[in-house]
Amino acid sequence: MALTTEARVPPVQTGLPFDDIRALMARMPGPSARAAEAVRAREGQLVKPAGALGRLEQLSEWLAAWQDRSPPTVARPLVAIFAGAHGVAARGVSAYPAEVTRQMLDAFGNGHAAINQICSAFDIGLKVYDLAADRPTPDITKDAAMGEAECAATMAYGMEAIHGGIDVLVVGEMGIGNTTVAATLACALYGGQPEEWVGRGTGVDDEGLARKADAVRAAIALHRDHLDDPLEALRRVGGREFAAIAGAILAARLERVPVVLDGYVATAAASVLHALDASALDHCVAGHLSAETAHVRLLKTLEMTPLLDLGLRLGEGSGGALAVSMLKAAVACHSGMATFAEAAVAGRDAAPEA
Ligand SMILES: O=C(O)c1ccc[n+]([C@@H]2O[C@H](COP(=O)([O-])O)[C@@H](O)[C@H]2O)c1
Ligand SMILES: Cc1cc2nc[nH]c2cc1C
Repeated sequence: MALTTEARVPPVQTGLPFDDIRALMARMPGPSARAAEAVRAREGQLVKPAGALGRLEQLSEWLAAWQDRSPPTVARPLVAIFAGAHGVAARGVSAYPAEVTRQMLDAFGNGHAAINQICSAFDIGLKVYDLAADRPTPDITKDAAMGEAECAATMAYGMEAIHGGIDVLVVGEMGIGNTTVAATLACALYGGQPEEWVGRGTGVDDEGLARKADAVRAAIALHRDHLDDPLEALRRVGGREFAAIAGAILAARLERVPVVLDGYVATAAASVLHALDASALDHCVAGHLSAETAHVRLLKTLEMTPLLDLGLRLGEGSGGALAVSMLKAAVACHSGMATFAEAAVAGRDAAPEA
C-alpha cells in the first residue's frame, strides 16, 4: 500500500473564486453511452443467467460509462482522507477531544488505523491531506467557517487527489466535530429540523445529541439569509475537509474518474455539488450506509442506494474502501468470465419451449 501524506495550509488566492468553480461545473462531461453499451453487450454473453450478477453488472456499466472505457478498470483505486479541525468542537458535540484529529493523522502515517488495514487488504492507495488540522475553522455558530478565497482554494487543493493516474477515487475524512458540521450543511441545503440531521457521531450521549441539535439550530439562525447559494453554505457552515472533498469530486468528474463516497460526512460534502447541479454526482456511488442515522435521509435526497450496510460509523474512508472490493469483483467478473460460446455452455435459446 502506497501512503502519501500531504501537509499544507491551503494557499489563499484572490479574484472571484466561486465563479471559477461554477465555470468548472459548466464543463462537466456526461457518461459515455458507447462504453456503457459495449459493457451491456458483453454482459449479455457471459456464462450466467441474464442479469444474475445484479448490482455488479450495473457497477461495471457505470464504471465504463464514466471512465469512457470498455472494459472498465479498478487497477489503481485511491482513498483520499481530508482532515480538518472545527471550532464548533469546543461546544461538547463530540465524544472525543479535538486533539484526536492530529493524533489520527499520525496514526494514518504510521499504518496504525483501520483504513491502513483495509487499503492493504484490497490493494488500494492511500493519501492523507492535512488541511491545517491544528488551526480550527471558526465556530460556525458564531462566524463563517471560511472566507470565499480560502474555501475556493481548499476546493482547488482537494482537486490534487485525482493526480497520479488513479482509476477510482474514494473520498474520506477525519475531523472531530465534523458530524455536527455535516448536519448543519445538510440542514442548510435541504431544510428540515436540526434533530432530523444530527446523530451520535463518535458516540455522544443524549445531552451531547441535544447540544449538536442546538449547535445546528444556532448556526442556521446566524447564517440563514445567506444559505440559498450552496457554495456560500459550504463556506459558512462547512469546513475545510468538506470543501476539499467537493473539489476532489468535481475534479474527478472532469477527468472521468468514478468516485465512491464514504459515510455521512463525505456525503454531506458531496451534497454541495448536487445542490448546485442535480447531475453533478452521477459519477459517484455511495459506498455504504453509515450508522449515523441521518445518512439514510441524505442518501434518499440524493437518490443513491448504498452498496454496503455494515453498521460502520468510523469515517476515514473505511466504508468507501470496503466498497472498492465490490467494484473490483464486478470488473473481474466482467473481464474474466467466459462467454457461453467460449465455455461451451448451452444458452437460454436451447431451453425447451413450454
Ligand atoms: O461519516 C460518517 O458516517 C461518520 C460517522 C460517525 C463518525 N465519523 C467520524 O468521526 C468523527 C466525527 O465524529 P464527531 O462525533 O466528532 O462529530 C470524524 O473523524 C468522522 O470521520 C464519521
Ligand atoms: C479514534 C478515532 C478515529 C477516527 N477515525 C475517523 N474518525 C475518528 C474518530 C476517532 C475518535
